[in-house]
Amino acid sequence: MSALLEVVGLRKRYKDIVAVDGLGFAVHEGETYGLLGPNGAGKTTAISMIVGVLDADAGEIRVAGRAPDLATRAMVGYVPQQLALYPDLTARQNLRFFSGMYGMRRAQARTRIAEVLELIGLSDRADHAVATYSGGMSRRLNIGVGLLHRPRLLVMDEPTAGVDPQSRTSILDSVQRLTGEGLAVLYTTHYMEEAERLCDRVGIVDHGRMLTEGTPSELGDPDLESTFLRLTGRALRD
Ligand SMILES: Nc1ncnc2c1ncn2[C@@H]1O[C@H](COP(=O)(O)OP(=O)(O)OP(=O)(O)O)[C@@H](O)[C@H]1O
Repeated sequence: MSALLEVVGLRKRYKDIVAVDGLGFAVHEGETYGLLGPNGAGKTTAISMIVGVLDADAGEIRVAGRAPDLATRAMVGYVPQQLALYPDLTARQNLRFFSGMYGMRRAQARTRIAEVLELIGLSDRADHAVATYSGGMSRRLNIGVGLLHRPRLLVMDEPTAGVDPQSRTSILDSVQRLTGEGLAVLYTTHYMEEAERLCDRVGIVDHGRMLTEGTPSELGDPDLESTFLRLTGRALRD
């Protein structure tokens, strides 16, 4: 299995706070990797550097074995914690707008938009304004935007925070379907049972460092939550 994402010795400091302090891990093709850590552990900062919206102070990021450039950018889909959608537009119009940003041709975009709408379970509401959507539906569309250009790595920052159970199941099911097709997924969550169900491997981070990593069952003695508490001294949801 080849590593689609490799992170080595990543560092970022905000004035006197070292947010990410020598973080390293890898995510392979078809693998779901969960970055777990208490609030302020440095997960969002690390993700921001990986997707290229923040410059690292030090360290290496490799996507499909290459240093980040325009070609590797196109391999990465990013689903930010905050919704990044136009509420007055419909789901289809939002996707059409972002397909233009990705430089997709119109005919190709039309087909892909229909596929993505199906994948996120919004085909039947595609032509309704996003302002009329539930929180869970908006989250699903946010993920759809990240998937539009067929990335090989999807990076999601708390994609299921505060969503209804139906949308949550739908999000988790679509992630599983996509990793089955080879997509690599890096994500953060505050839901331990979700990490246990979804992740092939998890990394527990605190103070910007990797404390341990392994499969949920390797780290689950007696369960993942206990390991997390023992290492960080805090609950995942505080
Ligand atoms: N723009 C910023 N300026 C200064 N400090 C920041 C900034 N962004 C984050 N920090 C600090 O860096 C540290 C890591 O924050 P980060 O948001 O990466 O953590 P996190 O693990 O994503 O937390 P959460 O689970 O709450 O999202 C925290 O101490 C935070 O206060």
